[in-house]
Amino acid sequence: MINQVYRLVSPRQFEVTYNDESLQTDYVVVRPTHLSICAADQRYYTGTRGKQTMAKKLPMALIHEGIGKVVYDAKGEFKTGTPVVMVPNIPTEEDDIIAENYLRSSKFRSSGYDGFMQDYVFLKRDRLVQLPEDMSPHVAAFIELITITMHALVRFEQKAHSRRDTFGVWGDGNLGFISALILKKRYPNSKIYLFGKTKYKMEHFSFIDEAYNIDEIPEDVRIDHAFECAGGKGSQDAINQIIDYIHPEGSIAILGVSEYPVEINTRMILEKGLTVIGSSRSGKADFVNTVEFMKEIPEVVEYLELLVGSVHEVRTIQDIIDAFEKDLTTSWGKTIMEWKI
Ligand SMILES: NC(=O)C1=CN([C@@H]2O[C@H](COP(=O)(O)OP(=O)(O)OC[C@H]3O[C@@H](n4cnc5c(N)ncnc54)[C@H](OP(=O)(O)O)[C@@H]3O)[C@@H](O)[C@H]2O)C=CC1
Ligand SMILES: O=C(CO)[C@H](O)[C@H](O)COP(=O)(O)O
Ligand SMILES: [Zn+2]
Repeated sequence: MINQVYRLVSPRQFEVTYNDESLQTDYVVVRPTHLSICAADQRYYTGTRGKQTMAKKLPMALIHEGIGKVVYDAKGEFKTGTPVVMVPNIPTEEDDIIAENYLRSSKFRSSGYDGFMQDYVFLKRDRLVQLPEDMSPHVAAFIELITITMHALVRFEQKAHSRRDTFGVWGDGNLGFISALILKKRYPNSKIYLFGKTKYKMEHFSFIDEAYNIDEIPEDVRIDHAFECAGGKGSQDAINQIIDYIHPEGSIAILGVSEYPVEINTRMILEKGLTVIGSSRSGKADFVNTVEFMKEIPEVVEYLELLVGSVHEVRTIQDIIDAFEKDLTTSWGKTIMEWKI
């Protein structure tokens, strides 16, 4: 069958391509319904990845956060109409030690491999997780971003020491909100401190114990462990501030993606005996755990509704451009595309 794929060909320019796909039994065909824009997609859309990377990765369909409905499963395991979240990581081998999202052989949608901006997405049957019928589709659209925190927490549990009195989250945006929320639910007896830049954004974090403006942190504040969710230019300051305020032997989970290498205070990492945990992307197990977590604690989904920034019906390529442009000018929340193209 012929499938239409909406590819970014150069900054701010999309083109339709027509792919001939065969209906194989190990693949399930999904019609995307709700897609959500990630900061990584914006770096391609605006061309901020630099000429070399753009030349290497484009043309490519963007978007790796999304849900849809099954339209065809030759094996009949998924009924037509089943709501599912799509897993963007595509492993090509298995490893006993290294997780699927760290294997250099894995492909990742919307990072050099076509993402979900297609009429139909052809997924290996293990790349889908069924969703409850009643879950808000606008929240479910960004489950992939929630799996990022869930995955980072698995790594944190494996690598950090066991004192969990205080956590610090740097970043008052999407990932910071999700991380602070999940930390509070996972460790209800711990104090969760937010370190951010903008008062009105920080006001959304009603569930935390304390919010600090990064320019006005009291000298005596200390944390056991930190999650850096700032990314970009802000990640350097955030990581160095964490190093200053963290107790010795604490762990720093770095989640924010930066375009350029950042300078960090390695002397104090050594002196304090800190553990730095890099965390990127997620795998199938993280999606399963995240969907279960959201089903078990419906209050989490209610809080996450606050992150739905703007919703766009997409019927044309111009609608896609409008959604990406609107996302660039929106300072709070996720941009969701209702995929009706
Ligand atoms: N590891 C992974 O697998 C993933 C990583 N990411 C990355 O995470 C990062 C955050 O994504 P997202 O939350 O969507 O982006 P947002 O822009 O929504 O959030 C980042 C927030 O951090 C704030 N900030 C900037 N500098 C600092 C600082 N020094 N201290 C505290 N806060 C600061 C920003 O404020 P302001 O805008 O005012 O500068 C902004 O509010 C991005 O780099 C993204 O690419 C995303 C998904 C997965
Ligand atoms: O957003 C992400 C996962 O959700 C990752 O940050 C993203 O995949 C990084 O990819 P790239 O190297 O293409 O920026
Ligand atoms: Zn992402």
